[in-house]
Amino acid sequence: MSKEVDHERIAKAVKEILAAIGEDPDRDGLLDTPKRVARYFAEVCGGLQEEPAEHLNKTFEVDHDEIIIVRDITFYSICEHHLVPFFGRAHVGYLPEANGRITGLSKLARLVDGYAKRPQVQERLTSQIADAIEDKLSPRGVAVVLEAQHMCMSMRGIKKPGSETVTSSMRGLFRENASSRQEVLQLILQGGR
Ligand SMILES: Nc1nc2c(ncn2[C@@H]2O[C@H](COP(=O)(O)OP(=O)(O)OP(=O)(O)O)[C@@H](O)[C@H]2O)c(=O)[nH]1
Ligand SMILES: [Zn+2]
Repeated sequence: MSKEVDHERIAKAVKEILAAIGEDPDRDGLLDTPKRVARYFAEVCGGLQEEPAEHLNKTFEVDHDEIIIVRDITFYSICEHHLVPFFGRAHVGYLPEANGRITGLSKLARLVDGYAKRPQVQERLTSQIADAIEDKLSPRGVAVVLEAQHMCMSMRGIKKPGSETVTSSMRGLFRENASSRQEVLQLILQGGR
């Protein structure tokens, strides 16, 4: 577990950045900005203060040994290269162990949020979600797909708004068995649309 977010330190750095870009950090509109930005970072990087996998500690038994998917979990993260947002939808599915344990649906969304709220790359975010489900629930298969837009590719740099990056992490049966993978991907990407 990381230590507390140091608001004072962030505020000092933000004041420096404002001065460095040629702004006057002491003008009225910017006076409270360093503190606001500190609160903003504490919020969007709040996932560093928790162990997201622990959301899956609470499980229960239900007689269901078919695929469970939560689709279109909205997430916001910041890319670790530019500290600029990337955001999109996460689709999380797993095939429970026969007579195994399942988790509350909201916990899958909490898991996504916990790993998204920290400096990330989309690939790591995807695999951390899959690894946590594999570790905590020991399911027969895990499938995680993320579709995201990176603002570092739209508002700056190469400037390609609208491009989407799709990443996936497959574990267990969904990795090993092509028809199982196809089934889960079909449910994730096309089902209901
Ligand atoms: N694989 C991956 N790359 C990312 C992600 N977020 C940002 N990037 C990329 O990280 C790279 C950093 O490249 P650098 O050449 O070090 O930085 P840069 O000069 O700012 O690169 P440009 O974005 O091309 O202007 C860029 O290609 C970004 O598109 C991510 O989640 N996954
Ligand atoms: Zn970036």
